[in-house]
Amino acid sequence: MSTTVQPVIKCESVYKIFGENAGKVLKKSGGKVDAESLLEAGCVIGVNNASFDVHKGEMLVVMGLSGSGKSTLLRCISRLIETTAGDIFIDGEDLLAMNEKELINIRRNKMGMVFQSFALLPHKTVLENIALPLQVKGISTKDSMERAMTMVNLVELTGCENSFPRQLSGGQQQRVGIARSLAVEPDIWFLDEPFSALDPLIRREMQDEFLRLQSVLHKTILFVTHDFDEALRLADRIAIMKDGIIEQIDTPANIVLNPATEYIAKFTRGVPRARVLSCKTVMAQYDASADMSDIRVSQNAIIETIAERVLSEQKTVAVTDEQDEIVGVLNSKIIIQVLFGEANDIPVNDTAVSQA
Ligand SMILES: Nc1ncnc2c1ncn2[C@@H]1O[C@H](COP(=O)(O)OP(=O)(O)OP(=O)(O)O)[C@@H](O)[C@H]1O
Repeated sequence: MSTTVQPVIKCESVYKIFGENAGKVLKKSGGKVDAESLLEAGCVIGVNNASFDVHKGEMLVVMGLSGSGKSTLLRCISRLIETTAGDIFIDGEDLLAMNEKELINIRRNKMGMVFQSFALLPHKTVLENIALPLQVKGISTKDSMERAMTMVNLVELTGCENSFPRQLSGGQQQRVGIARSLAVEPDIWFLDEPFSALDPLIRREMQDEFLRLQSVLHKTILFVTHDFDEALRLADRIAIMKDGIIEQIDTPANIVLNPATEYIAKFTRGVPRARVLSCKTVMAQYDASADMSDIRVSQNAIIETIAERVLSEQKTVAVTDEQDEIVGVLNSKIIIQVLFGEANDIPVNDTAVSQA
């Protein structure tokens, strides 16, 4: 279905090579660049032949170790840097053909950005920081302050609106950063390691908060992280990068069940399948005559979060869709297979995995 819908972001053979002769070197290579020959030419590869789409309301997490090219890819797509070759389309419009005025316009109205460093102005209050991008757009002080207050409530910082950044914890400061980037109601949200500066507990809290926001806002998101666990928790799909190349792009479940390369398998080894498989991917067919439990679980719930409830039930548990219709069932046997069985024992519904 998604193949016929125009993607919000489309990248086609995007290259970013740093260095004076980047264009020439790429042309000579016919698109098949390798790090060694680049180095000889005094160049460094940032992004190497990236092609992918991001659809409306989807969260694509770009994951990779330091220097793998994540930030460079994000900067190409927000056109903070110029690509060496390739095409990028935003809602079907050719991003690389846009002039300065069109770029400012698209950045102000369509794109929101959040960085690791929070980048708040220290002498302005929370409310003033959040209102700033609205005032840059020419919205009156009164209206922008009102809208900023709505954002303060949205990110659950009510009561902190008149505080200065230094009076807030790291997690609270990043909430301000998030609120500020959301104030202009961007369609596309770029987040570059937004939680990396936070300690692990706060980081997890912020991930939950972020998932809550996304379940309400349905933004199209490009989220950069070097943390595989964070990618698994947040992503609809993950793009794993190495040396500028996207090694695999797929749902968390498919990446864990079918790592495309040995490099990716190193990340996925040891990841419990119950953490990535949803009810939809392992449920069995519903039989109306079966003796059913009163418990119902959502088809999108991750097995880890519902395992105990199903295991404590004698009867079969119904799996429901968004309309609360029964679409399948789970029982202790299936849950035990997911938790303790061999990979091949799990009756994974393939279509559900690839569309998860
Ligand atoms: N302005 C630049 N000039 C030259 N090389 C650069 C520049 N920016 C990035 N690079 C190189 O491009 C490669 C990819 O860098 P990038 O910052 O995109 O990686 P990353 O995956 O985001 O890493 P990190 O997690 O450390 O931020 C690295 O080898 C880096 O040294």
